[in-house]
Amino acid sequence: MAQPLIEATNVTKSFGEVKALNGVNVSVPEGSIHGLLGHNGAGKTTLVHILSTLLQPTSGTARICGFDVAKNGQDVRRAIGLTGQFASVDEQLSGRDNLTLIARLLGANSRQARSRADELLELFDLTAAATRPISQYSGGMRRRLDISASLVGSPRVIFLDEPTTGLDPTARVGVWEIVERLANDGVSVLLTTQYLEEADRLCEEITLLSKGSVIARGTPAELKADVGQRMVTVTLASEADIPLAVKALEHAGAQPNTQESGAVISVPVAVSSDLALIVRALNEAHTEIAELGFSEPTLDDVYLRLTHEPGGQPVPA
Ligand SMILES: Nc1ncnc2c1ncn2[C@@H]1O[C@H](COP(=O)(O)OP(=O)(O)OP(=O)(O)O)[C@@H](O)[C@H]1O
Repeated sequence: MAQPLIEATNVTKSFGEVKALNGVNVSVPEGSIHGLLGHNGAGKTTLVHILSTLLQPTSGTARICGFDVAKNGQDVRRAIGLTGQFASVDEQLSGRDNLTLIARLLGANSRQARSRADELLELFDLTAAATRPISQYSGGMRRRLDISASLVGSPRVIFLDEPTTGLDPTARVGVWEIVERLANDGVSVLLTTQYLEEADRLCEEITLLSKGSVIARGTPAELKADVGQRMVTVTLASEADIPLAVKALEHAGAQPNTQESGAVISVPVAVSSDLALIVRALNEAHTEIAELGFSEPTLDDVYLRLTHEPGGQPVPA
């Protein structure tokens, strides 16, 4: 199997008494988008700082494109791009000047730097705003500039920190398309995000961190299948039929839940064919269905359950 471009093996990090990371493993292949999820303080920033050589791990190893972050810092820094709270651009400078400056800092001469800046401005649809100070950019433009700034050195690995926070839905989709394009071009992306919809849409694999430990890992579909619950929601035509319907459903082997008032019954189901069983049981009990809904588990269910229940156990390292 090809070597992963991002690899953390049993990484721990302590700040005095605080154990910010506790034996974390992460592996991201070439051209893959990996989501790092967790509450504030879970250890996401600490891990990204270690992977980008801004911090040394207390123990364990981390490699980027095969380079050890503790021993080959310069090679690692050449291979990566940082965005968001991990890096900054100058608000007073124009988009073009920011990108040119970064290219010069990375060793390009002024002609090469200007040409790389213009190429990225074009790619990210910012040419028209190239000479405006970025303090005047909209949120979506600013985020596109942030990402383009991290790509000046053509990195093979990029760390994206909450790339769509605060953006409107159109701008958010625009950023998602850019991230997908990067992965298609072979860039490995480590994405920290609070938006589970974003992780669901973009990430091939997700690592869920809690208090410095990995508590779940898998594809979005695997995580949802493990933890989430499919649910059928039935609204009856008459609230008076609720006791009859509940009895019929229980008799059919289902586990109906009702609310304090109203004509709604929700029934957890394992397979979609259970839907037919529910409808048949209600028909046979002569209760009239006004509305029928079927909901798949979401990543929110996974996240809430694993991060709020004491049962959220770290996965083996
Ligand atoms: N320099 C530091 N000194 C002491 N403690 C620190 C330091 N940096 C981080 N911590 C602690 O380590 C833990 C992990 O913090 P970290 O910033 O990595 O979490 P996070 O998941 O990135 O949170 P957020 O989503 O808020 O950025 C927290 O308890 C934090 O207080």
